[in-house]
Amino acid sequence: MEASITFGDDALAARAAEAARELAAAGVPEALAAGDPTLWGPAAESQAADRLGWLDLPTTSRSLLPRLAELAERAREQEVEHVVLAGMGGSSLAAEVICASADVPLTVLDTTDPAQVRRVLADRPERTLVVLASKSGTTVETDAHRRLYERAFRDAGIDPATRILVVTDPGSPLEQTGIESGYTVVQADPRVGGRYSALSAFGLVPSALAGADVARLLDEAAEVRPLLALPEGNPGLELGAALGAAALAGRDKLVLDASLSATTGLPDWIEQLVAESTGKQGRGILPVAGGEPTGVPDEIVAGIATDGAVRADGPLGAQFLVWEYATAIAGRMLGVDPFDQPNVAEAKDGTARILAEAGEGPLPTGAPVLVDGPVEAYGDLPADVKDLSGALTWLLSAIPERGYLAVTAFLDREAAFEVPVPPDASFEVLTDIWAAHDAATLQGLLAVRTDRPVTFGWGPRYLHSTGQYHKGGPQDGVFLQITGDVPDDLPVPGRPYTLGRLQLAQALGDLDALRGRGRPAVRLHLTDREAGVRHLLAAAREV
Ligand SMILES: O=P(O)(O)OC[C@H]1O[C@H](O)[C@H](O)[C@@H](O)[C@@H]1O
Repeated sequence: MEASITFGDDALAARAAEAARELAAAGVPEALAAGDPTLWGPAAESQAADRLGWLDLPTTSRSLLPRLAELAERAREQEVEHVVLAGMGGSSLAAEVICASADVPLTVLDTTDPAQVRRVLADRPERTLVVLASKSGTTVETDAHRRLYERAFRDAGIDPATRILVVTDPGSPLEQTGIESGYTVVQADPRVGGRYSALSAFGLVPSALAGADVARLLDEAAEVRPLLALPEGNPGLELGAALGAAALAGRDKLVLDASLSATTGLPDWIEQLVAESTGKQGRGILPVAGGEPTGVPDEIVAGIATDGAVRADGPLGAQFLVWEYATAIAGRMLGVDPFDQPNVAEAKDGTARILAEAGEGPLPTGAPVLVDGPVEAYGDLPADVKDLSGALTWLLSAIPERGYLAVTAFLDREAAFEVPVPPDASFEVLTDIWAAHDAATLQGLLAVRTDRPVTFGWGPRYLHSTGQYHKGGPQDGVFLQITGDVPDDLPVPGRPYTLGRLQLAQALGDLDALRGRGRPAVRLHLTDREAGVRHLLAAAREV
């Protein structure tokens, strides 16, 4: 299957063709394919000089293959049947897509939810291999997961050194810890940024261990690579020109539709790539994953092997490279540096400050402005809002003309699947039960009540993805955050906080950053999580 870009929207096709011609006339495709760091202006140049290694990964990552075969063989000898990948954002999203698309099991640990983490820790420790993946080696969630797994292995009588593998940049603090602890360390290419690292050790190591055919991915990417230098017949240029030209013409909401594609989960990976790369300096493209198009004038639909205003075909390895190249092109057109994430730190700093200031005391949640059954609301709701349904209606009405509603949930994303089900339930019945207990159902329920885009993200995962756009992109978002009581918390070994406390501090830290920017933001806290989700979904259904 060849990588190709086609258009289902004549106006967009014409704009994209014109933009692609201009870029080609300026020599951009050849320059980008050759790794020219000057393409994003002088301010971005020094950073870009160190961030273009992804263009060569289809070739350079080949040298990893013998090592991966060795590691996979060792895992087989150890009878590993449960591969856990602890990593945030760019350090786990690609492997998640690769493994889901290859239909091989991989457990991604990118949450601070105590119940969800506890469930993973208890799952077959004697058959588990953990990949700790962090480019910086300083990410707080991954540090907590490392500490928790070290203890869990020791408690199960297993030497952590036999079961923990580290993927990180050379010289990172995690590399140091890994060496001191006797863990296997795979060094990643330091010239590749997190969200461009799909075809680097970050995407390939966990995927190969889980059983995916990663050599094929590299072949698929290598096949499209020569096209990326061409002025015509260059899918990366065509897609990038389409994304950039659409955004410059005001069509800057990008609905990602992969519903008919053989790849599973690619929209979540594209979401991080596009949101973090473009959402800054008050500009950017808002990716909408998991949502339906609403037909508003500022939206375009990108279909992955599915019709849309723009459609991207091609195997997964090629899709990774084409979307990365396209995002770099769109970044140039929008006048932003596609390789930094200047506002992600705002939430992280807020979290650290909240934890430090609270000491051992309660976190500064404030008092609820209303309580409706198992749901408390915190934030600046107008005085005439009396119940949950009213709060949701007010949030929807607060979305500006070109704005969006972002729902973020700091909850256990697997909780719905833990609900008891009748033993003879059909798949339809099961999906109904799951949907009725899943906070993510809120996205669709609220989307039918507005023509503006509604996004959904699990916290803290989204902080490493769309969180950049929320704070750095156009300031027209409205935020609904959901948190929940933690009945059974999990202390983080060697740290003064529990996982539940870290989770709540992460939610509050991001809320502070959003409020500091004057965005409408309401936090709904579920005092009983299961009943709270059902109550919330019921309120969302009330029109
Ligand atoms: O790989 P790490 O250094 O742990 O970083 C993981 C993620 O965290 C940060 O928040 C960045 O915004 C992301 O781009 C990155 O992918």
